[in-house]
Amino acid sequence: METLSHTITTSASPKLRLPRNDNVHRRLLRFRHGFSSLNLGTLRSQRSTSGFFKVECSQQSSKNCIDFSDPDWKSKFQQDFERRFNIPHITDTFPDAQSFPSTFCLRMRTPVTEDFAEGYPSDEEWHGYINNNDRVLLKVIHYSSPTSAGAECIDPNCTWVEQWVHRAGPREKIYFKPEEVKAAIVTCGGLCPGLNDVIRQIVITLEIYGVKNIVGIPFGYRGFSDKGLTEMPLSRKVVQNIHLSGGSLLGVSRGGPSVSDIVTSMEERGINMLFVLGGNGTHAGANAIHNECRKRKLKVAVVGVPKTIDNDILLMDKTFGFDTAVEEAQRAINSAYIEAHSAYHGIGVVKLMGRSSGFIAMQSSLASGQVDICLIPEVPFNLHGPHGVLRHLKYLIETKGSAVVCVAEGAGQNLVEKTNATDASGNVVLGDIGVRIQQETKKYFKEIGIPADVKYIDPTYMIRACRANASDGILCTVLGQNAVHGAFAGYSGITVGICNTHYVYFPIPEVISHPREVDPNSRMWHRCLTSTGQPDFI
Ligand SMILES: Nc1ncnc2c1ncn2[C@@H]1O[C@H](COP(=O)(O)OP(=O)(O)O)[C@@H](O)[C@H]1O
Ligand SMILES: O=P(O)(O)OC[C@H]1O[C@](O)(COP(=O)(O)O)[C@@H](O)[C@@H]1O
Ligand SMILES: [Mg+2]
Repeated sequence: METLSHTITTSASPKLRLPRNDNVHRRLLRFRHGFSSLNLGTLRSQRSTSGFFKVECSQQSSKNCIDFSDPDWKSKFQQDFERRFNIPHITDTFPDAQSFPSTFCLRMRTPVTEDFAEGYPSDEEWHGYINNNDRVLLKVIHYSSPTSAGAECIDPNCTWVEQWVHRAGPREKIYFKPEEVKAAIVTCGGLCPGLNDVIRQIVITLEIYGVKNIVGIPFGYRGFSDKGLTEMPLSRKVVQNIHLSGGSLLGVSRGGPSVSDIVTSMEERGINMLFVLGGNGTHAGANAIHNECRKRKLKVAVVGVPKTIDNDILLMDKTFGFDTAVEEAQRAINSAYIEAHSAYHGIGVVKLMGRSSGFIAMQSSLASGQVDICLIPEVPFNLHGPHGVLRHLKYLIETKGSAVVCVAEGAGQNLVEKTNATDASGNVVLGDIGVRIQQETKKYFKEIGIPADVKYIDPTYMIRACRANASDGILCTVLGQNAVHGAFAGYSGITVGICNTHYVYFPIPEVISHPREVDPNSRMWHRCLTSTGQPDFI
């Protein structure tokens, strides 16, 4: 019996821990089967040799089981989907919470006096609010067969099932009085182009609502506990030009205090709106903070903005900073190409970031058109042997005279020595696959008696530290503004994202149950293979 293992957990426990190394098994299975079923719900489909599907429930949430022989399975699935993608609201904990007409307005009149103290008067007629019942379609392709490339199917027949998620944007009613808000912004994890753009937009939008008490928490979650780190007052004036440089105005860090200590610190500081910029680890923390606030009956809105150049957050078109990373990587790849092309039997090796997801390596290879071999964590490969990477390099040197390899940092971890170390956040410290490829390539060509000039480029931190490009600048702007709209609308435990070019709110657990990965059966990976012309290396 073959298992198509695509189980995800939607539990929102305060101790939500990411299954950091669980992906390898799933990845290998998916690669072998060449079939991608939908990463939704907690259903685990098993295909018997007779071709019939039966359904098992995962241990975490048996209520999510779906029996496809039930004629009503589709509507039950949709109900369950609606429940899972419901976005938590302040009124869940405070049913009597009062709402107020929004102080955010799109049409404003320039005041006739110099006195802006009360803000700009609004045009009462039209504000351009979002209706709370507006929805965005999560999946837009109707696959008619599970064997269709990249198919994401719920049932064996790949039945079309509409899946709607909540549209982001300003609402008519708000659940916080701006004068009673103390808003805090924190940036966690590694750097990512666009962090300053998002900080800037959050501050600007908060001010438009009328919030005056806005602070930055320095150096990630640590800023909540480390003595000597004081919060930074923020205003439009302070953030006006911060998007012109990379990094984070507030600083970042990994590790830090417990969730309970963070919430205690928030209570002491009187923070009732928290904007959390970070990746899957940060979001697990944000969701735990949200749950702890509910437990303590605190009227607090916790809203995430997904940050990761790895692009490894589920369900969204892309995360901010990813486009910039791909663009910046072009310079490294081009340098590797020129070095390789100008040398006698030149081989350029470029390592790009991507802990468990090869999106940067794949997209950068596609964009450059100069890469002969792209290696990503999702697709296993051998270095040695008749189908190994080195044999193909020999072929490239013999036929083209030079070659460029682009490798994601998380690729081929079975080929490097395990460090068994973790960083302060619990992320596994990876072995250096780039150095390994460089060394093995040099050794191989020496052994076979063919001269080869191998150059290794590691531009990873240069890529991460640069400022956002125009496209990411726009994405950051929309996400930052929508984060504030979500908080004022009374939502908490949510994150913002772009979904089929529209902007949405997701409940946090749905986007971080595991890191998003490149599907080796997707059209995009196939396009990359077509472009590089590389064979299978297994
Ligand atoms: N499962 C978790 N629960 C609570 N906090 C977490 C969790 N995982 C990571 N964190 C915290 O989130 C912050 C950033 O996590 P990290 O994994 O380094 O970066 P990223 O958010 O970019 O994935 C760290 O301060 C870390 O302590
Ligand atoms: O050197 P650091 O800060 O640990 O960062 C390395 C990691 O940061 C990343 O760029 C992004 O990771 P996060 O999303 O966890 O911040 C990874 O690609 C990379 O493995
Ligand atoms: Mg992470």
